Parts: sequence; structure tokens; C-alpha cells
Amino acid sequence: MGDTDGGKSEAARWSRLLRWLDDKQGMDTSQLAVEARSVEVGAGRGLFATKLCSPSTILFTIPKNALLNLNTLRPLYPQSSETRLSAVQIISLHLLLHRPVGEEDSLDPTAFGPYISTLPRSFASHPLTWLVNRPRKGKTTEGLFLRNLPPSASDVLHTLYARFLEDYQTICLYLNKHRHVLDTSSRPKAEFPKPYGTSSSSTLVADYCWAWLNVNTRSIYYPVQGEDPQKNCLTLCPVLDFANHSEASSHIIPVVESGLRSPGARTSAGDFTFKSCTDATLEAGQQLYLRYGGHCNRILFVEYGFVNSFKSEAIAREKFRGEADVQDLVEECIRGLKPTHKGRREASALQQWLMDTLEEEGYWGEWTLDSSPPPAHPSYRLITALRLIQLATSSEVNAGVLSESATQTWRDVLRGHRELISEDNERGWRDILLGICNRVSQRAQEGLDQTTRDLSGLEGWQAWMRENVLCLWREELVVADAVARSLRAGEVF
Ligand SMILES: C[S@@+](CC[C@H](N)C(=O)[O-])C[C@H]1O[C@@H](n2cnc3c(N)ncnc32)[C@H](O)[C@@H]1O
Repeated sequence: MGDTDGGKSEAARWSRLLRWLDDKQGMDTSQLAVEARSVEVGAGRGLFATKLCSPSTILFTIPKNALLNLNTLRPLYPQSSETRLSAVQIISLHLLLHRPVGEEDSLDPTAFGPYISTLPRSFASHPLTWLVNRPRKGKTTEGLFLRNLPPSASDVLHTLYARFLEDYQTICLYLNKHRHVLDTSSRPKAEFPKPYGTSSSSTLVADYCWAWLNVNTRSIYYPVQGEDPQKNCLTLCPVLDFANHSEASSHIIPVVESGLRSPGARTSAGDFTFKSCTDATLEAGQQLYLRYGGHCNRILFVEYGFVNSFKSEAIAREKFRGEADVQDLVEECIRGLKPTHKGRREASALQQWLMDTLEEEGYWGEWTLDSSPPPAHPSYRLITALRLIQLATSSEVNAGVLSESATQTWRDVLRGHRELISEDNERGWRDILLGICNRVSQRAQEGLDQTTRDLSGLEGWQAWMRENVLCLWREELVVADAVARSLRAGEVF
């Protein structure tokens, strides 16, 4: 790719990243077997093999000092017991303070500028951005996207938003306590993030959203000594973070260099090496994918801002694992429970009892319909919840509580001490489920029609995003219809 725009092109940034890794971080970039290139609209850039790689070839090694994580950033930010920043918080704080302006490069003088300059400049197409930037008044396309999301995706998005706000609040408290940290920002004064509580805090939240999304969509597990693997063992890693996701197995295998070094080894402890997969040869020019995890489309959409598209028949042919979350409809069933001949107070006590019992036994939520393995089926968690709901509709209720003996039959099934509560109970929960499937299917059809109407005539990332939202609805429709067919065919789950 030629550099005709004064060094602002992706190709120029990639070259500067390699020069920085080579000159300043001691990486041997002559060994690099990959390059970043633009891919289709929506997916941004991807990582491609530059030569034929036999299985388990070293593709590249990133020196540990070029990684952004607790090890490399903690020395830059004072910590005290009441302001200890997590990995996500400290990395996103660093990005916030050194965010590039427009198409310019990041001016981060500490080390990471050439890397920060390669990050996406905007997350306009990410659903969290729509939520954070939504105007109080007026119709926007982003607002229409939010209104047209399936309830299951909308729920996950609001959970992500809560996680984001928690980190944002911690960063605001941190900056208010350590105001001198703001002086280390390399951003021009006019672009400077203002601490929480000042008139410009809406700019700060949008800026922080950009920083946070970079961490959320691009970081990878990396062990940091003495840190919680779930919470703090995360890093941003140059080069690797250009790799897009695929449902199939990863082409790229991460290996952290251990403490034991053989004399003459080129890498050192903690350097991050990436090898080609063990079971295939990679062709020159082939895009290299990383499997981000076994996430369903709802999670990919909310966390990463895209979905794995699929053809409708792919679900029936088991080429695609479809999933529909029915949390809201099961909750609706619970809220609709009315014991016969009992008043409103008794009904709400029973609903509460049901929720508490499911919670105590660890069966609240994650109620899904799944297309595979066939036959299309409800998850075991969903069957368990529906058995209890059906029991509550058909048993004697006193003061909003089912008798201990009735409840015990449900627990016995849970613990594997008996196969079913009763034939009636089986018929009952299957009927409830058929009703839920019909609701999901009807709602999805309406969602498809409404989304098509509301979001017509879009171009670029917006047109691409509309297809993603339609895909979410289509998945719900196809999976719900498939589970309804299984129920009608009398499949045993
Ligand atoms: C680790 S980055 C990968 C590099 C990124 N494409 C870029 O341009 O910098 C993750 C982001 O890439 C995009 N992405 C990854 N896999 C994708 C896929 N299979 N289809 C569409 N977009 C994808 C999403 O925006 C995701 O949040």
C-alpha cells in the first residue's frame, strides 16, 4: 500500500508500528509472518499471513514491554488501597489520556504512541456508543437501532453499560484524587479530558467509552503475577489485536514465554509469542482468525459489535449453532402466576417464592432455546425452571409457598433422585414452552418487519449494522420455530 496522505494511512501507521517494535522494543520484525490489511465494511482491518506457514510456525513474538497491561502501566499511575485500578481501568485510563486527535498520531511520550495510533479512531458502529451518546431528545439512527434490538440483546447491552459506568466512575474518582495524572496527558489542552463533575463531563464519558471499547474488544488473556486471572490478567497486544474472530478453531495460538530460558534464546520471559495452529498449513495471503470464545451472536453483538451471519437453512443443517434467550418471557410467566381462589397478595408471594427458590438452587436465568445438538431443544436450566413454574400452577399454595413435599419432588429431579415430577408436570411445562416459542417466533417476525421499515435506505456501517440486527431477529425466529417443531414431534429432551 502506498503512503500518499502524509503518513495518515493505515499502511503508514502499520509501518511506524513495526519500526517502533523493532527500534524501541527490540522485536525482530524481519521474522514477522503476518500483516494487517483492510477487510470488508464493518470488520475494519484483519491480520493476514505473508508467507506459507507450516503447522506450529512462530508467526511473531511481541516483547513484554510493548504490551499494555498492569505490569507495564502500573509504574505510571500511583495506586493506593482505596484507588487500585483493575487491568481494564488502567489500560483504558492510559488510552483516554493519549487518545489521538482526528487522524493525527497519538502523542503518548511514555512509549506506546505508535501502537495507540493504530487503534480504531471511532466506535460509531458499536451498540455501547449508541447508548452512551444517545441524545435526551430527538430521533437518531442510533436510537432506532437501540429500539429495534431483540429484548435479549438489549438486556445484555444494559449489563455491559452498567459494567462500563462502574469503570467510568472509578476512573473519575481516581482522576479527582490524583489530579496531577491529568497533566501527563499528551492531548492538546482543548481536547483535554475534564474530571468528573465539571461542565464537560459528557465529553469525558464519550472519550472514555472510546478507550474502554478498545480494551473490551481487543484485549487478550495474559498472566500477570499475583493477579486475579478473571479480572486483571488482560493485555492489549500490538499486531495480534488486528486478528478478527471466526467460529472455526483459531489459526493463531498464543504462548507466553516462561521464566526458563535456554542460553541464546531470542525471546525473554513474559514475551508473547504467537504460533500457527498445529493442524493446518497457512497459505500466504490467507486471513488469520482468532476464536474469541464460544460466544453466541447476542454476546458477540453487544461485546464486539458484530455477529456471525448465517443462512437460515444452516441451522437446520447443523452448520450453525443458533440460540435464543427467553429470560423476559419466562419472567413474564412467573409474574403472571395466579394461584386459583387466592388473592393478589398470595399471587405476588408465590411469584417471589419462585424467584427465590430458583435463585437459591442456582437456576435463575440463562434460559435458552438451542438449535444444536439436534433435536432443537430448551436448555436444561430452562426445563428446570419450567418444571417448577408448572408445579406452582398445579399444586396447593399456602401463604404464597408450595408445600414442602411438592417442592421436594422438584428438588429430587434436580438431584437425579427421580426422573420426573409427574407425567402431568411434563405435559404442562411443554405446553408453557410451546407458548413461549410461539411468542418468540411472532415477536421475531414483527422485529424483522419493523427493523426493515425503520432502518431502510442506510449505507456504509449503518447498512451493515442493520443486517446484524436482522440476523439477531432471524436467529430467534428460526430457533424458536425449530424448538416448537421438536415439541410437536414429541421429542424427549
Ligand atoms: C481485536 S479487533 C480485530 C481487528 C479489527 N477488525 C480492526 O479493524 O482493528 C476486534 C473487532 O474487530 C471486528 N471483528 C472481529 N471479528 C469480526 C468478524 N468476524 N466480522 C466482523 N467484524 C469483526 C469487531 O469490530 C471487533 O470488535
